[in-house]
Amino acid sequence: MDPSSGSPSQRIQYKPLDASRNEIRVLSFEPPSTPDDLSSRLDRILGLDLGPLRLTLEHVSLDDFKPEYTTFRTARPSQWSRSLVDDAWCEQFDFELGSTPSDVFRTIARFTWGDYTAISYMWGSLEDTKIITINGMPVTVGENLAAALDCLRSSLVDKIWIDAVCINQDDIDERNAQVLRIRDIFSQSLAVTIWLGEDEMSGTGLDSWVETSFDKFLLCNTILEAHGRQTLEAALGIDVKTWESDHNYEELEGFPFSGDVLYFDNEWWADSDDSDEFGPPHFRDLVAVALISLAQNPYWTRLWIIQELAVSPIRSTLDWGDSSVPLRVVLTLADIFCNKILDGGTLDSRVVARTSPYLQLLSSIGQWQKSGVLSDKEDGLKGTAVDDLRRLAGSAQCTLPHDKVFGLLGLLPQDISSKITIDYKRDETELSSEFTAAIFIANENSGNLEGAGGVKVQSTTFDSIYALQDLPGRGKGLVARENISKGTRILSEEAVLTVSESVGSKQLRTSICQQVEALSENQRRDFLSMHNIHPYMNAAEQYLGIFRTNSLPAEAVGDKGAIFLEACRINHACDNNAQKNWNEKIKRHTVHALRDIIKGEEITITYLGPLKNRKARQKSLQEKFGFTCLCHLCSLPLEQSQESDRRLEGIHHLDGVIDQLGTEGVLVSPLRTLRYFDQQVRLYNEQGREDVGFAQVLVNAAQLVIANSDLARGRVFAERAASVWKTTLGGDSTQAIKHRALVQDPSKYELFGISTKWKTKVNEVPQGLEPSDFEDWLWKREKPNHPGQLADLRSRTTFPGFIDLPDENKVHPEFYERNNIGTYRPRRHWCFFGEIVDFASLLRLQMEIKDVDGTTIPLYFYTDSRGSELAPGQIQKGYTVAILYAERHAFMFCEPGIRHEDPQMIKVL
Ligand SMILES: C[S@@+](CC[C@H](N)C(=O)[O-])C[C@H]1O[C@@H](n2cnc3c(N)ncnc32)[C@H](O)[C@@H]1O
Repeated sequence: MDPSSGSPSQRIQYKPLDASRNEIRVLSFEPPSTPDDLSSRLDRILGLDLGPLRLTLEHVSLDDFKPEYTTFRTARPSQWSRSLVDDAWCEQFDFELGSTPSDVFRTIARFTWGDYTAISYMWGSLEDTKIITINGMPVTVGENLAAALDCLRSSLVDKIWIDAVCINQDDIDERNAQVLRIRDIFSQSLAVTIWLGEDEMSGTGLDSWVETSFDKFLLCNTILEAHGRQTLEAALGIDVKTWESDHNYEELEGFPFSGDVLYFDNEWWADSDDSDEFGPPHFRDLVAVALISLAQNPYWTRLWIIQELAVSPIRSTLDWGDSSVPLRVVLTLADIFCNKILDGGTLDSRVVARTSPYLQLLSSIGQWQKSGVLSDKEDGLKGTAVDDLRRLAGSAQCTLPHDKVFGLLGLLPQDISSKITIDYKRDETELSSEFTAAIFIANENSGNLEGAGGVKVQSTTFDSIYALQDLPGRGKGLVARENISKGTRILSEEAVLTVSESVGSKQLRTSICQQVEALSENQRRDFLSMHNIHPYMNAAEQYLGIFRTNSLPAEAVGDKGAIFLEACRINHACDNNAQKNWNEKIKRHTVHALRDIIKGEEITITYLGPLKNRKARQKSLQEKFGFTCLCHLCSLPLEQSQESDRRLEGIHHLDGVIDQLGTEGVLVSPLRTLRYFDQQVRLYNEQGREDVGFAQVLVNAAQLVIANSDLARGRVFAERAASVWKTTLGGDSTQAIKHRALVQDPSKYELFGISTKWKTKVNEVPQGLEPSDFEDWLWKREKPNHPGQLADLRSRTTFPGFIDLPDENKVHPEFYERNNIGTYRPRRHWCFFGEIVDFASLLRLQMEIKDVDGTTIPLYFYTDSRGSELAPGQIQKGYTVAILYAERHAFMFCEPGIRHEDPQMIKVL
């Protein structure tokens, strides 16, 4: 259907086809017109000289079946496809040696007028033409077509259908009308001959390797026909262990073997060890080279062949020169090589990479054929197969851009193809958009969200609340199909492939390969269509790359990762609106809405741990996932972005401080620790995030107060934590369940009562307080004094012990705040008191002072006058020093103490 490459048939007088009779045109070879002497007859028998090509073009009806064929067909099981019936029809006949081709044709023909083979081939260059005769008239055809006809006339072919001649290429209406008939014409033929040229193996640079390609394919076919795919895989050396342990050698009658090596017809068939570099080439490599050189034939780049091959009947063949191999074995080999060959062996990886798209195409076609989605009983490709089709067709060539759509229509369901107006005069851009829209609408209407835009929703709880869509710059992703409210479980999904990442890399690959093989066809197709940011040279690397790009955790603690066909499709955003989680209780991956999500909004999760500043986030996303995040948070104007960074860094910094405090923070200075939690919650609120990090702060606060015997506050914090766990991870998550139990009885926490400092009963939660007063109570916040009111001398906040002082190297939010020029200042007053225990003045004044807790610490004077600003009378044992805004300092030469610098800040009493 490449009209712009010129019609080869200007001189044929076409009559219109009668659609009501289901008419097509077919060509048949006229008997040779060479002399009838003995030598000419011998030449003809040997196919050496058949004279000029002379053909007849006639109209035939695809409805004119022989009655015996109709009877045979009706007697077959109704679920049999037409191709299967036809195969059985042909198989039933035995022919005597010496039967003439016309005897054979007459017998196996399904129609009253004979039978036909459809030819799939490249039109080739317009410059290289030949003259043949059709209906007695000289007609110009491409050289490649003439070569195909020349070879075919000596093989067992009755009538043939060839698009260039059997469609009147000069009649645009006929061409338009035939677009949707191509599928029928190819699928109803007795066989498709895939013509690859006169010598498809030449010019690949692999000549010495490929001389015997044809034999390799035939040997593989022998095994496939006689013993099935598993044996073929074993013969190719895939999983030789399985071969040895599971295989019945008797089955391989005629195939001598020794240990794990088979030797047949002077070829090594399988060899578990590829290291014998000076030995004979591994059979698998020989077949791989044959496949690769085959895939380099320009034939595969043509768009129309996708349809022609996909619907081709079982008996179709690949032909080049005088060689012919069954298409079936080539499709099977392509599938094995794409999905099972574990390493590139001795093959040039660049060659493998270049040809792999064509092997992928063959592999997909094989799978479509096997699954029967294109049989005459089915409507066409659906679901993700449509995506695959468009991807595979993306790089295929056709002279007219219209064919990027028209060439695929025959493979799609009627509800898509019927929406497209077939007209080669149409604007191609408009055509392309109409095509995309037709696919999308068909999927929307079918409600199953399959197709270019959707996936089948497998969630058992909720139906179709999201769709898988192409999203500019982000590949595919999930989009809300309706408004989703905060806390909704968006999906709950089982893993299809699980591995522990701690096993060695070899074991990891093997395990992934085995599991991919065990997937159902649809699952494997979905897996293979997942994004992969890692380069690969073979199937094992490809699977690993897909796993690494997409896996999500599959255990609560540990390094098990898994593939979930839907959850793994969710894209990242730093201000994600959904939370992913492995739910250990239900052994499923869940995703919940962190906030209300509106219809049409993309569902996003975060790929990162606790959020860091923008720069750190961008770096890690680029390194690990290969993209630059453009989410709302990452696109904020500089100032707002810095504000957000400050909050996120604040949360992160406080985590570090709390960690460092350890048990001391729980038992010795719980109030300070509670302040830190309070500050973290404020930062989360300012940032507008209520994620798992937020839930964890509430858990930490609950544990802190319960450890100090404060059951009243413990219950409130546990309640809050349980509620956030429910929203983010679901009510059936371990975390939600555990914290609901803690609400019931906070004393169940294992560290309950290790200190009795804040002892309260569960029912001592104050009632009737204003919300802000309740928060002050909960967080033990002290209200600022009114002007003139004296400070409470017992308040450790105002008069802290040494342990309560801020560390001078850190910014402690309960002591300091940032002013509007970005520097920190004390947010309140605090004054440290210490009794002078001892003193000395060497280089500078130094004292030993005892704080309110009885702890003795060093005080060093780093003022300009090194302490001499104090009158000697003030420096007396038993006197008290008061230092405003004191901080803890880690001295290099002694234990921590206070490094005093500002003479204004000290008083001796
Ligand atoms: C787990 S996959 C997500 C699904 C993927 N978009 C697909 O089409 O299958 C991760 C990959 O998706 C892409 N991706 C995820 N989030 C993205 C984002 N916010 N911006 C751009 N690409 C993103 C990146 O290529 C990333 O390596």
